[in-house]
Amino acid sequence: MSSDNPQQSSLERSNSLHVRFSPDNAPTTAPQFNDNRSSEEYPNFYAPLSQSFSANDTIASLQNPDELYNSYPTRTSFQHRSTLDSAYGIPPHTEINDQSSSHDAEKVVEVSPNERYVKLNTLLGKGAYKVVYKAIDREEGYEVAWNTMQSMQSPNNKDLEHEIQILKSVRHPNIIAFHDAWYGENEFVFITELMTSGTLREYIRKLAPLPNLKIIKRWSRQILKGLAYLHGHNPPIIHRDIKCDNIFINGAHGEVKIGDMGTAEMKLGKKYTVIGTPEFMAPEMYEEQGYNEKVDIYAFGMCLLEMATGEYPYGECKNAAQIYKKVSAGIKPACLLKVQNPEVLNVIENCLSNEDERMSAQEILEHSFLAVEPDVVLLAADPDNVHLTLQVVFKGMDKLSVKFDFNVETDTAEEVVREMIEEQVLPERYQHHITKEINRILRDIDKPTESEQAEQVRRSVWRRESDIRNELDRTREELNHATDRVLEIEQKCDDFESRARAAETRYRDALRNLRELEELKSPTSLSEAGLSEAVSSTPITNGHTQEEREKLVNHILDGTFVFVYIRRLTLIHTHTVEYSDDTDIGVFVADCAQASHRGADKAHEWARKLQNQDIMTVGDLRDLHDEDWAGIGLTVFALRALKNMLKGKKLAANQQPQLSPPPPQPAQSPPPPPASSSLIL
Ligand SMILES: Nc1ncnc2c1ncn2[C@@H]1O[C@H](COP(=O)(O)OP(=O)(O)OP(=O)(O)O)[C@@H](O)[C@H]1O
Repeated sequence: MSSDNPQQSSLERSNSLHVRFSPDNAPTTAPQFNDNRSSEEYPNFYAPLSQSFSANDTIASLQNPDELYNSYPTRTSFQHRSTLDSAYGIPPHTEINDQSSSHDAEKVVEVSPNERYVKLNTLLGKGAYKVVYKAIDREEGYEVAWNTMQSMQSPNNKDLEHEIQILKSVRHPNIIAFHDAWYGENEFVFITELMTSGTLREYIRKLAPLPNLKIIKRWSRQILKGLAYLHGHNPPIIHRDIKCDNIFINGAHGEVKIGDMGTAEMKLGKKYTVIGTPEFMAPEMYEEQGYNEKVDIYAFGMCLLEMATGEYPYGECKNAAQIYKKVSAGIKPACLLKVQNPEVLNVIENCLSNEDERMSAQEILEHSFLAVEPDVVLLAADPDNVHLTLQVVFKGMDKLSVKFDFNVETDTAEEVVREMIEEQVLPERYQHHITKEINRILRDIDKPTESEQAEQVRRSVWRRESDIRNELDRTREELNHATDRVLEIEQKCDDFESRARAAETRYRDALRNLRELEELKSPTSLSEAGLSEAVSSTPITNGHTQEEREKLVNHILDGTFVFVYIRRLTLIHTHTVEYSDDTDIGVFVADCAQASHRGADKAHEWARKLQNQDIMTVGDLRDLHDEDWAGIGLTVFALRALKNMLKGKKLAANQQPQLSPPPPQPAQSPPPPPASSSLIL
């Protein structure tokens, strides 16, 4: 029956024709069950796996597609469902998964022949062939799915038994586990793992408008991992009915598992069995040339198309015959044009290409759309971090995990990776990534520990501190040097200043002496005896020999120079006046300022600074230690002036002042004094 309702979305279209044909090598012997039942008890065991049509029947029927279409049950056909209900004895009001509406939902309605499994009155779903109930594994204590399939013929062959053994041995996280099987009362029963969140097809609808790319990738990886596992068997296991209805979800963990393994068959050479769902069947499945596991890849391509577009493939076709015609003519589903992502499109197109061009499940997993770059992990290292054991872990590719030794002193990441690629241990496309990861690990190993880092910080702080101290010392030295230079230059300034003052004084004295000499030459001036007396009464003549005195007097009589000389001594005397300790500091400073040609304001300033330091008298000043002077706050000049003044007293007290000879006099002046006159008097 076709879907005539144009409003019905393609996702809701579940009336796909489900065609199953019996294999040509139909089983002839009864199976051996692990529950010790005799195989004779289970006649017609294999029959329900097919509708007993030969491949030739199918092709012939497809010549008259409408007839064929109407002759097969559809999933949503109410009529079909009613038929199945009565065939399986399902109570008319039993609601699928609606446990709350039925008080009897958890009631045990049947027990397995080996009494391990009990079927509950909870219907999980119905397909074209199977009715599935919730059940409990009493041995393990967990819930399982109780699948029943109507069959009028008894299974009686060893091949089937073999197939069941293989189905039981299929153990993969992405394939629904097959636990047990038996035949009873015209039905074939098998127990499988229970999936709680429905099929992938239902889930796509829940994530409307479309599942995002991340989810599509996650689902695809899981489906392909399951297929890679099945196809990796020898001989490969072909599922033959991959479609979103047969892929189940565990919503809590996002697990995806391939179900409906009852139709799987070992690939023993090429098969000539047509079995599957038209929309998902590869062209070679319609042919009589046989097919291999690549039909599952074709079907996966259709699943990916459904995930990416939300549309059922060949939704534009009204029946299986139309689909068959399009597939045979190589016409792709219309919704393929709606695929936006180029990588998704690339994968789908490859899956729908000719059998020999299709990638394997493993190759699609490694396609850039799905590939997850491998991790490189450090498994072990010796205490010196020289000999390392590293491992490349390929996520999503269970088989590949490469462990290798690495010597930090002799190996480089580049060399080691290149070597492994040459030896085909690693795929070349990850060369750059793996090299980078190894180098990252090597850098991490070199990284100092926390205590080493703390030590490094401590050392760098110490180094910085030491640099600053050295800089400080250097600067202090420069400052001292500069200060010394200033003092030296000040000293020179003082010298020049005093020489200038002396010259000035000599100049004034010379003028005055000239005037006095003129007075002496007049009759009313001082008599020789009087002059002699004046000279001898001068303090500076004290202690001189008679000869020196006479010379001096002669010189005095001789003119200006002698007088200059006397005045000079008097001046020194004035400057070397002794200040008693109790002399007021103000008086001392005023003299000092005057002597150094500084004004009264300077004198006030110096005095204030001294008084601020509690230096009130000359005695206080004398008591100062050398280092205290610097703390007074006076300029170097002022300090020198004060010190000189104090030292001048000492000079006057302890030694005779040294006098330089007077400068040469002008031509009209008297002749220069005798050598003795330049001596210390
Ligand atoms: N393991 C399971 N856990 C939970 N529910 C299940 C399980 N297997 C099947 N079902 C439910 O039963 C319904 C019918 O199962 P299934 O599709 O496998 O039957 P079928 O007759 O093989 O159908 P078809 O061959 O058309 O896919 C599913 O749609 C699903 O709702």
